[in-house]
Amino acid sequence: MSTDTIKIEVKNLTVIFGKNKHQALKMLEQGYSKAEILEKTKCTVGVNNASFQIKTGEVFVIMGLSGSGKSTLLRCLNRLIEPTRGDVIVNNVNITKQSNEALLDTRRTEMSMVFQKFGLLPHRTVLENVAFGLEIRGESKELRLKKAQEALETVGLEGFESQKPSQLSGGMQQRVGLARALANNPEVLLMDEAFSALDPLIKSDMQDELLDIQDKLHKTIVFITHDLDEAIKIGDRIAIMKDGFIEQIGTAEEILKNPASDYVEAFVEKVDRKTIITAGTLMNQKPTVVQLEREGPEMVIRKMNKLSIEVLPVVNRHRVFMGFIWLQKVLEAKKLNKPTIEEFITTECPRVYTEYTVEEMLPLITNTKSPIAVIDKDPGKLLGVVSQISLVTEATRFDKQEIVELKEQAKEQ
Ligand SMILES: Nc1ncnc2c1ncn2[C@@H]1O[C@H](COP(=O)(O)OP(=O)(O)OP(=O)(O)O)[C@@H](O)[C@H]1O
Repeated sequence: MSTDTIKIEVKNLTVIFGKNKHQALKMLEQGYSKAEILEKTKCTVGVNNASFQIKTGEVFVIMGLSGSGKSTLLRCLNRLIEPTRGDVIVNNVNITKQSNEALLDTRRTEMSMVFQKFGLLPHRTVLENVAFGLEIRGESKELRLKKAQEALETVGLEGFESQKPSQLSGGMQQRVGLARALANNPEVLLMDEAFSALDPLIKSDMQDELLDIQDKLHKTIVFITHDLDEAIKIGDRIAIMKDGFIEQIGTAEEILKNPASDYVEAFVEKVDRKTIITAGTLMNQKPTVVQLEREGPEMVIRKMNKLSIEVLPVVNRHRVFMGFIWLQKVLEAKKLNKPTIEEFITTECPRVYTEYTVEEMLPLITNTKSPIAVIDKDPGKLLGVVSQISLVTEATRFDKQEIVELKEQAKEQ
């Protein structure tokens, strides 16, 4: 993270709703639960001591069940909700310390929000709705219409400028909402359940659209959802919240691989791991290798005996992957008194890049006993090896519900 620029930093952020904040904070520090604090102080813990950084250009997703504090956390990022304690730093400026005037300026220039309910003005045309934020900023009519037109084109709504919002479908209205946010040319987009109200197919289109826009514009996006598939699809990293507390932050793969708590594990249980876990995660990063120029049949046989294995990856002196050598083939080389194993290497073998998923790797092992070599794109250095055992184990992991069902079935038989 050190080499990336940090766009937003949140430090020890806590939000308490209610009058008796002081006592509630104290109880929170002492480790009382949200429910206990509510009972004793009548205060609600919105966010509990959140700390994280969001990188420039990142899509950061906040997930959690209803009431877990997602919206409260998001609204602290532009101080629509005042933090009870802690700091929010945007572009190296601590906005929790900003005057109201400076804060308004930050909101207008740095950040735009997109809401679930599109918040469009019904009597204005699509173009005027998109230009609205620029109007508030005091931009000239000519400029705001030009920018609004550009934003409408970005979201694929050219031709609809003079329509009224009610004439558009839900998906299109949300495109207008997105265009309005983009027209300000903010660096940060705050999106609160922006696609939750849409039909599944339209929702999926909007997610694709957002990813396309992100490819072009490289905004920093903070996106709230309670839909795990959506989080995985669009998020570079995901934060999972429970009772105001961030249980875990990581890539989807990190979270699936190492859930930080039982809660997170239960939360991600339904995800199809095969489409997320990659070669980079599964591979043995320090496999024993044979170095072609240095090791002849004798050495290779000794290595294999020592490790009790019958296949090893072979690399050249630049660590470029050459293929696998099998015990049976080395024995043949030895019998023929060959000084090198070069012509005995099996070069037809599965090779993948780190981003290959388990689902993509499975077909590669159907007709071979070979492990899978994980290489870089150029010049093809060996990065690691995925064994068939680890791939199959990962692919056949049952989720908890399936195990319960299998046990039930077994009992019945
Ligand atoms: N203005 C408020 N006054 C009192 N309590 C509030 C207020 N806003 C939110 N809360 C409480 O703070 C907690 C977090 O609410 P928040 O709306 O941030 O959750 P959320 O995860 O966004 O939920 P949802 O998915 O339903 O929008 C909840 O317990 C909620 O009841």
